[in-house]
Amino acid sequence: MKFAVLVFPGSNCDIDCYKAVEDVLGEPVDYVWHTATDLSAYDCILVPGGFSYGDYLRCGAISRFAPVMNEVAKAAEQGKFILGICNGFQILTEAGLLPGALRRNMSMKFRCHDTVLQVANNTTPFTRDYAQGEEIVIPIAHGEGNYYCDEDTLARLQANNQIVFTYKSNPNGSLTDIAGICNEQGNVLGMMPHPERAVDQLLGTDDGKRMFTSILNAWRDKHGAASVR
Ligand SMILES: NC(=O)CC[C@H](N)C(=O)O
Repeated sequence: MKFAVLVFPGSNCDIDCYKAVEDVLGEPVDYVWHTATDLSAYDCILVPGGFSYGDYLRCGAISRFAPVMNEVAKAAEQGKFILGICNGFQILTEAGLLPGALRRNMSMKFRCHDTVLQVANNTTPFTRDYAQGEEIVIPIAHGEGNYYCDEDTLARLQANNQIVFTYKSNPNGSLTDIAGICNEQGNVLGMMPHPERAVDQLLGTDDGKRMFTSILNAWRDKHGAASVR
């Protein structure tokens, strides 16, 4: 299975994502610059965190016009797995690949600490290695993680089981404690917490590891290969 880690000017979690794939899965992974116009070689696209284009206008508002984002949209349509983490989640909402928006944290402060998440949907390709309702510890680091959408969109998210992670103790004012959502098809997921920073006990928690094994196992299932771990 081949992974791409997108790199925008100002990305700063690209190396962590790359290392997580390399260390946890040992699968091939490439950095792909934001000007790229071909993602056909990749099975999973990771849109990493950071401060792309300095967070000017709104987080992700400029990156969504990068040439590579047309390819991300195509990959999403083809059913490939797309995972947007933090700034990556903001970029995916700005690009219209996920509904809603991320606003300034209610506290108006940048929050950087561990959070307890509940796995609200373990039937996605990104969460299948967790138990439904399991509580996991994953760090956050953001100033604009306050998820918002209108009432109809929220009703649709709930009806389609698209709310994938919720916070046990809401750090940013996010609607109904939402920490991560997926698209209707389930192949595009965005989340504010950072699973790539949680792949070894040396980092304080390795609860993020199973997101990566989930992706690989989902892909292997689809292609008739044996599961890992
Ligand atoms: N770690 C990140 O990706 C941060 C995202 C964005 N720059 C914010 O502050 O909200």
